[in-house]
Amino acid sequence: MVSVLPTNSNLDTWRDLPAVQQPEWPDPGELKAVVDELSQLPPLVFAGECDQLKDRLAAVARGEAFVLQGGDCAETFAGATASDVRNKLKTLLQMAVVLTYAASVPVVKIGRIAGQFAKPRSKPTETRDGVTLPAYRGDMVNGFEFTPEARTPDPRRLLRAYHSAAVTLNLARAFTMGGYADLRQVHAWNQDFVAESPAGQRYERLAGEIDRALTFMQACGADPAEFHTVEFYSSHEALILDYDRALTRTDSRTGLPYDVSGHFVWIGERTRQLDGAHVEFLRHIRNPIGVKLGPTTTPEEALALIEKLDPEREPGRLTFITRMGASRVRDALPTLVEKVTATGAKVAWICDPMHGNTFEAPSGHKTRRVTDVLDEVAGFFEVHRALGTHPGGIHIEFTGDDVTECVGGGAEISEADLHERYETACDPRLNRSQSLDLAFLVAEMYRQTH
Ligand SMILES: O=C[C@H](O)[C@H](O)COP(=O)(O)O
Ligand SMILES: C=C(OP(=O)(O)O)C(=O)O
Repeated sequence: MVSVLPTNSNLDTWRDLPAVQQPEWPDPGELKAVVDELSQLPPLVFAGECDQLKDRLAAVARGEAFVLQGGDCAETFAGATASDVRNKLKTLLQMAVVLTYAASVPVVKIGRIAGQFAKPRSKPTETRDGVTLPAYRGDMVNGFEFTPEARTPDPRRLLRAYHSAAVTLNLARAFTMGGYADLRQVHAWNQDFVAESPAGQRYERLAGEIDRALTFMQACGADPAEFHTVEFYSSHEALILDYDRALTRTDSRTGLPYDVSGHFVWIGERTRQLDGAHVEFLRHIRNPIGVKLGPTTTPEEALALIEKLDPEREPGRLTFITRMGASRVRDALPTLVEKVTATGAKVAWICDPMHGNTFEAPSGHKTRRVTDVLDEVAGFFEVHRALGTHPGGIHIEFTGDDVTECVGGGAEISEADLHERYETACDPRLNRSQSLDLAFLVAEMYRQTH
């Protein structure tokens, strides 16, 4: 069990440091009331589950497992429905099955889910037709609609984010533990539009092989529990510090603090300043944590991040999520990996092939080319193969729906098609068949390196 932490612990030292990307809440009194209420609410995850994930990530850092982390760019309150959550899980399960079967590697499944409600932005404001309003920062902060009312940060949204996360995680736990994720369902996950896509058809053949293998094993008397449920973890960017701090509790087993709003939390590329509030806050919680590293990261910064965030070199504690861009990964990543490895630090390396590859289409839609996404992953594998280090996983933005947000892939979505089903609240996501394409490719790359 976890209990509420005292307010004077070192969990509040971040308050004296610069915290970038925080909303300008109009009424500090209302923020305080919300934070007080959040501080009394039950945890969404248990500290023991976070420790279990840390063990799994330690296996990744040792080269024995692979992470599949993904979900929405920005979750919305409206998206906390059974069908949305089920479609995202289906995508994750299908990808995980492809990776586990085709690459023969244990896959650690982490959703960008049940907390991914806040976004860092390049600019604090947005201007349309001469009207300037605060930028949309995610449903946890303000509304997407371009009106002064919607765009004004509203702290009550922190509470809605907590409740939406609770509903979403409850559903995800039910789906993954209650029979839906049973390997016997491997065909059932491949229904609707995806079944017709080339990736869906390839998946169907693989599912047939899995089915035959399961029947054989059952006939031999083997039917392990692992075939019936799935270990699934939640994650989000720990961006709005008032939210993550309010949901930090003392673990009664150990007396140590955990951010119980998600199993894994990460620091973004825009908030990883060594002397900034985000690094300071995450340094004091005991969850497994990640840091995004973009192409301008120096080896000295990476080493200083390790020193601050993982001084004990605890296995599974720290994951570096690199997001270099397809054109930079082959020149920017090697020195980082080399220098970090030389210190003996055992971090897990994960590739985010989305955030370094965004561009604006002539129609004004933010988009990404599937070919760039695949190329960045290929570069990531090449670098690790050359250095003899472990390509530990991928971190992607996807949806279970048939959206048209990224160009290319099996269905060959063109820039002119983007408007058809462009539904993201922030950055463009892979749709389900594009995600499956990626899983097959990653499985092939993994096989070649192992
Ligand atoms: O998802 C990541 C960031 O929030 C996003 O890339 C920032 O986008 P912007 O440049 O439109 O603000
Ligand atoms: C903002 C994100 O990424 P990055 O910090 O790498 O830009 C994100 O993953 O949502």
